[in-house]
Amino acid sequence: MEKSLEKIPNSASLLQINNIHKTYESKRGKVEALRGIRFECQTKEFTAIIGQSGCGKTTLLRIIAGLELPTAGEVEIEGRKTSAPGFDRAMVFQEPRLFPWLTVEKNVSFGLKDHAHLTGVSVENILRMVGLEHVKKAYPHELSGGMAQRAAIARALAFHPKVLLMDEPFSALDAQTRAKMQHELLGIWKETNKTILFVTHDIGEALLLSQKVLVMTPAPGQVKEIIPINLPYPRDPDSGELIRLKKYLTEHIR
Ligand SMILES: Nc1ncnc2c1ncn2[C@@H]1O[C@H](COP(=O)(O)OP(=O)(O)OP(=O)(O)O)[C@@H](O)[C@H]1O
Repeated sequence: MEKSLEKIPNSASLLQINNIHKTYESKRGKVEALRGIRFECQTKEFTAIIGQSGCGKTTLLRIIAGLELPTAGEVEIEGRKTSAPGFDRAMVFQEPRLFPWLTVEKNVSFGLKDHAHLTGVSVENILRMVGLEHVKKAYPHELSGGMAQRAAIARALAFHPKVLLMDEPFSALDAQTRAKMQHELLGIWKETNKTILFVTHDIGEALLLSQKVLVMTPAPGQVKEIIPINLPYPRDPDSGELIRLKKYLTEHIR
């Protein structure tokens, strides 16, 4: 397997993670969550991040989103350092986090009114893309789990971010809905050309979706290995190559 840990940052890359460290100070004392994380993502690249529970995946995504500050290191987008949330990054969480008092349409367009160029046709297009046009007037409690998560994805896309950060977005869904959403996400990715960073516990999901899999070590999280997945889409989970990679990663993640 190819190791890319020492890869020299490429000026053409969209996202660069430069030697990120994170230590939390809590009543329990210091918790070192991340140690020296380095990697980069190219424009339109789909990267999956896997690792054991507690290895710092969510912390890493929150730092990239600007929701958390690193103890050391930097996040760069198109060569510019960033340490606060911005419209160039959008996050999708495990649970949809919709406003219960707003319709699907209003949830998706929430906060867009100061960005007139993004409203109107754009929201209609996004709702069509995620397959929610028919329920745009519905409220979150009227949606299935899959629909609610589609609405969360639509809301993330509404600001046209450069990077879509997804933290186990399908893990609360049943297996059938999850498989459907994985397929649909690939369609959305193809249509929008977003750069996607996708955290998952599920090695199979990482292999079906991503162009490279970043494997983290157990805590404190470090980059153990970055594995390119150079296979065409749609991928067959039962193909020999995917089964071989799954076996390798299952052994490797321990
Ligand atoms: N706000 C916080 N204060 C103190 N410690 C924290 C905080 N957030 C996370 N941690 C600790 O940092 C470490 C990494 O947590 P994190 O949630 O990033 O891991 P994870 O890989 O996403 O876990 P999981 O796969 O279980 O969701 C854990 O030891 C966790 O307890």
